[in-house]
Amino acid sequence: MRLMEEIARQKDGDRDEEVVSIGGGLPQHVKVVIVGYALTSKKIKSFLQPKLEGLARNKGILFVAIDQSRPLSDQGPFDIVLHKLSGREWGQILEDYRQMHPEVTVLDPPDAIQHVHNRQYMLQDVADLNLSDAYGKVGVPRQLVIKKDPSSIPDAVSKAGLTLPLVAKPLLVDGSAKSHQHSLAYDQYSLQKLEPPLVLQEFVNHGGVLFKVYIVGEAIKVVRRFSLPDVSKRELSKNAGVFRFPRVSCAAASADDADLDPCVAELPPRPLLEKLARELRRRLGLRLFNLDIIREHGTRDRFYVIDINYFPGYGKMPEYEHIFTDFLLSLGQSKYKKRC
Ligand SMILES: Nc1ncnc2c1ncn2[C@@H]1O[C@H](COP(=O)(O)OP(=O)(O)OP(=O)(O)O)[C@@H](O)[C@H]1O
Ligand SMILES: O=P(O)(O)O[C@H]1[C@H](OP(=O)(O)O)[C@@H](OP(=O)(O)O)[C@@H](O)[C@@H](O)[C@@H]1OP(=O)(O)O
Ligand SMILES: [Mg+2]
Ligand SMILES: [Mg+2]
Repeated sequence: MRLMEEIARQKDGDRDEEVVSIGGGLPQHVKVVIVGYALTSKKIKSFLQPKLEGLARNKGILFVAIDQSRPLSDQGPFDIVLHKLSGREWGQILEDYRQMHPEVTVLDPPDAIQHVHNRQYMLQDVADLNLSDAYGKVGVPRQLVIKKDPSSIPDAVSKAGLTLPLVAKPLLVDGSAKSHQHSLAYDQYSLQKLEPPLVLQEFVNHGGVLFKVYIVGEAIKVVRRFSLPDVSKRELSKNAGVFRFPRVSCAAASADDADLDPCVAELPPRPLLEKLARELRRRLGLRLFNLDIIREHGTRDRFYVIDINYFPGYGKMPEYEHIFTDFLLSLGQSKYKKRC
């Protein structure tokens, strides 16, 4: 169905309503914000849940699927384009569309997304920021990039002076399961078994809990997740080898209700996270992302960012439907203001 027909159909759906829709149609007398989306079927299922679409409709936001087999400019008109698809070709289509349609907000710009899809650069802005204030200090673990030749790893690790154990992560994040397959290495010689390109990152003990900070425009939401347990000096001296580990922190079950050591479970100070989020939003040029942050075990205020993800699993973020719809509306309004 053509977009304008779809809007008319949805508006007709609630003839009895003045402003707020009950019957599933769009509210009358309200400017409709049209959000075109290009997402994987997995993402559509986890993100575009009925509770989001329902609330959005009530607020005058309509989600419309982008048809990838047709030119983007022939579709819409859109106010906002929401996307998470991999591939150079798609990035170019979006870039061309952004040039031709500066009036449309593309969330987010392909170049900025590309930057966080490479673990060599992903955390660079956090390191440059060097955030340190009365609430704490935020850094990144020391890391080394190995592009090829696994036999050179032991030497490279000692030259760089990295401390074991190390987390080995595939260099590129491309949405595949493989790009999330990490290993923990107890000795540097076993690292020769791994397949570059990869990043070797110092493992930081953090009491087995990490904090996921979800960012949606100016809003932030923090949740606890289970993570890898600490590695003691004794354990390190007794073990050798590299061990693959699953996506521990991705589990649907959150650590928010678990019976945890309060020193480990205490959320990072809000003002520190606000400052970090504000700075990263600006430096990365992204509005939709999350970051994984850990507290060094035994400290109160020493934090490390270990991962940044573009358009993460917002479906798991509490109250995401309210936060997201408010954000989409705020974009529509600021655009309206600019035009006046
Ligand atoms: N430097 C580190 N020190 C301690 N633990 C780490 C470190 N890096 C990663 N981890 C652990 O490994 C997990 C996976 O690492 P990371 O978050 O970088 O991978 P990812 O595949 O990008 O994850 P996501 O599913 O969040 O995208 C983390 O959630 C954390 O439990
Ligand atoms: O699938 P989930 O809901 O877990 O979302 C995960 C998301 O997968 P999806 O984009 O395919 O949904 C991942 O994206 P890719 O790196 O693989 O592109 C990454 O952003 C994870 O960090 C997200 O987990 P979260 O950080 O929110 O726990
Ligand atoms: Mg992570
Ligand atoms: Mg990640």
